Amino acid sequence: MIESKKPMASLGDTAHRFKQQAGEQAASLVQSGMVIGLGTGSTAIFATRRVAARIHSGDLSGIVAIATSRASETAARCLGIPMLTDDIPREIDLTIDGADEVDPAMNLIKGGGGALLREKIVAQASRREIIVVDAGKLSPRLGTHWLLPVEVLEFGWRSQLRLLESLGAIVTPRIADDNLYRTDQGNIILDSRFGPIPDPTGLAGKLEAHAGLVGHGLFIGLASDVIVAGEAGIRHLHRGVEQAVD
Ligand SMILES: O=C[C@H](O)[C@H](O)[C@H](O)COP(=O)(O)O
Repeated sequence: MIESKKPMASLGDTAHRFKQQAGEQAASLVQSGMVIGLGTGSTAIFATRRVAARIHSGDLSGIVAIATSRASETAARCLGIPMLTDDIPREIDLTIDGADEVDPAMNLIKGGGGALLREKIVAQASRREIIVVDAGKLSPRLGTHWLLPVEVLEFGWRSQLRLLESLGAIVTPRIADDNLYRTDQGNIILDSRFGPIPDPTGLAGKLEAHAGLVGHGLFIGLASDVIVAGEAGIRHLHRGVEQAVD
């Protein structure tokens, strides 16, 4: 079990250092010949950079990667990581991704950066989904600190907004540059404040039952590993079991 230690706000500037530590620790788990998934966000990028450095130093060979967003793909290509395009030809050995909130059962809220749908596709195709976070992301219950992003088609999007409200959320359409934010798929994000979610699995099921609701940021049972860095050092849990960290 991972226990919440500190609220996100109290981490301040040190969060950046912890993100780096978590991301780089995860990159050490990549082995030559692997197909890897590259996550999205300010924590996963540290893993991507370290993987690129290991490739260029000759420490890793035969790596091919798939990105969880256009932004990650651009970054990885710039770093010289060999990339797959839009297909996942076989099971992904290992994916390293960030999260916005992690509960004690290693369930997650993701999608603060809008990449939730591709991230979930890649996570579901991965043998290992390694989540890298600073300690401020730990939460006793999903929804305590973070909004739940819900990706919806533009067609009929207000009906999805009403559905979310009927489930108890305060809903705000995400805005970018004074317009509705668009995901990599051209869809809309409805940021939904549920507060602490008593039954994330039940809520996920209700959301998935609705046409037009393309994805949501609840990642239930998808993380095989969580690597968390904080004042107490780096911890690594693999399927709930504490692992040694170098
Ligand atoms: O859509 C974005 C992703 O789910 C990110 O992995 C998540 O928001 C965490 O991002 P960061 O590491 O920048 O806090």
